[in-house]
Amino acid sequence: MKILNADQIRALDQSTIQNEPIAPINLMERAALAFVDWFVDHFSDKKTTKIFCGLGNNGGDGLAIARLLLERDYPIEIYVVRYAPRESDDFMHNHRRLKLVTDSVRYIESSDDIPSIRHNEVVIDAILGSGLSRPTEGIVKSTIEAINRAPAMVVAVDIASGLYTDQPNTSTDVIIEPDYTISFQLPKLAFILPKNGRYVGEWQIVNIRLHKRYIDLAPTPYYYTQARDARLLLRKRDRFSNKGSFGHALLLVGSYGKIGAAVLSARACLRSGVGLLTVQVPACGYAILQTAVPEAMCLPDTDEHYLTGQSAVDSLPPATFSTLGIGPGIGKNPGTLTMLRNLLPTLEKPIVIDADALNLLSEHRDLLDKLPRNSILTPHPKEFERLTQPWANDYQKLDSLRDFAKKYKVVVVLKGAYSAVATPDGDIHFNSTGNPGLSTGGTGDVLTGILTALLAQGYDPIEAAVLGVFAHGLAGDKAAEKRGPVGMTASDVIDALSWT
Ligand SMILES: NC(=O)C1=CN([C@@H]2O[C@H](COP(=O)(O)OP(=O)(O)OC[C@H]3O[C@@H](n4cnc5c(N)ncnc54)[C@H](OP(=O)(O)O)[C@@H]3O)[C@@H](O)[C@H]2O)[C@@H](O)CC1
Ligand SMILES: Nc1ncnc2c1ncn2[C@@H]1O[C@H](COP(=O)(O)OP(=O)(O)O)[C@@H](O)[C@H]1O
Ligand SMILES: [K+]
Repeated sequence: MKILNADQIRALDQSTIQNEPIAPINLMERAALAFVDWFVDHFSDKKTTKIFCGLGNNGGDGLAIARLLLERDYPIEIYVVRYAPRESDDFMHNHRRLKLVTDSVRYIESSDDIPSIRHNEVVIDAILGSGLSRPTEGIVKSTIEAINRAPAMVVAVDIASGLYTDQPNTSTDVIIEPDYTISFQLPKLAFILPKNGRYVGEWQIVNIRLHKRYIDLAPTPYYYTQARDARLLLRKRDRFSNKGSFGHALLLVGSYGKIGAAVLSARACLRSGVGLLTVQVPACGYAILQTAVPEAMCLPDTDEHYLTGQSAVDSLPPATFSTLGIGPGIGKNPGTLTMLRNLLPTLEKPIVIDADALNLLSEHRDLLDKLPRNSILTPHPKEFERLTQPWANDYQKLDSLRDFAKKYKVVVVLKGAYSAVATPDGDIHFNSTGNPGLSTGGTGDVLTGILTALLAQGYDPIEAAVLGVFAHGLAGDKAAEKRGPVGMTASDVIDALSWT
């Protein structure tokens, strides 16, 4: 699914009006109906609902929502925040329609007009939408502050008032802090950026049948991966396949005290369809790995505690494997750095690089130029900051992510809620699955195993990253269903992996 910017959303609106064709007021009615359908489902107990409307089309939506909820016998109070002398045409149209069914529209022109809001009430925020062009001030700001102070549930129409759709807010901006945001047709970039969490709440998209062809043709670097996108990437297995058909992966993982990372990545790799798996661990990990992961072959390193790349038994040269995954639990021992230095120039196929392998790259930046093209790097934000530089806001972070992927011709998975997969072409795919239960040690090692398995099976690196991150988050969601986000562990995520 695409993510479009505010200008494109406006153009999409116009394109729908012209091409369907549909009158603007009817499109607004459709949006209001879609909102109301969601609202009556979630707030069926018909609590007193205060609707705050601005003077643009978001306010117009609010007035239409008010009328539709009155028709459904909701106890509604309507407030129009009069911050400017002019209203939009569709606001005025809906204002006239509303006046036919109720006299009780109230106007907020000064702080004295702002009503008190009680805890057992619901607030609908329709003050400002995607047309926000400057920080809120004056009576708009005071109304938002009053709503944020109130103990009631708050539902934002399309986007919280005061939050920009596709550009950074400043720390002093006053913005609605909703419990829910119900948005039209497509997600907005603002919804998936960490700093905006409190200005979005739980969000959901409702379909209002905007012009599909415009969406299909609209250029954008931003995508949102949903189940149907991931399903298209998943390959079927040939009836006559054998284990040689699905690649032979090598994982270079673990150090003394962190052999668990090796076990987790190996188990996840096997649960993600790899044909054969060899795991190279420091000698201290040999018995552990052979016991915990009997399906994998194990190469003990000559070093007892760290990986040096010297195997204690006969082994294939790394370049002969379908792919490699390197990093989980390896530490930053000088011998491990030498291994990485010797290894990278010998490789031609994309590999997966995680954890301390990434930290070694940031400390020895010459190695970045030696990365096999289209390799997948999986930093969490701190690791990515070490590879680049601190960012002033989430939008700068995305620019930095895109620049890095382009410059080094790699795929970068910036992990976190809505993990972002940046491609060497400059696109960014945000993931829709996953939950805070994944914020626990070892889940990153699981992801490395998954991605290594997908590369070994011959998936294109961008597809492997998008699909692997989706499957990892989905397994996290299934683990959370069973154990709750608090009780789940990285091992539960592996157990919940499924590829159907
Ligand atoms: N797109 C779609 O597909 C559909 C969209 N729909 C709905 O339309 C909404 C977008 O409507 P919209 O363009 O009228 O924007 P909205 O935010 O209501 O008002 C803009 C006005 O506010 C003003 N203004 C700006 N910032 C301000 C501030 N800080 N403080 C005070 N004023 C400020 C701004 O002034 P200006 O920038 O022109 O000076 C302008 O006059 C969208 O969110 C959705 O709800 C659906 O109905 C149908 C399908
Ligand atoms: N709040 C969250 N929502 C969704 N996914 C999350 C959340 N927190 C963490 N994750 C996921 O969990 C994994 C954590 O990886 P990482 O930070 O490398 O952990 P570790 O090194 O302990 O294994 C990443 O895939 C990340 O996207
Ligand atoms: K709003």
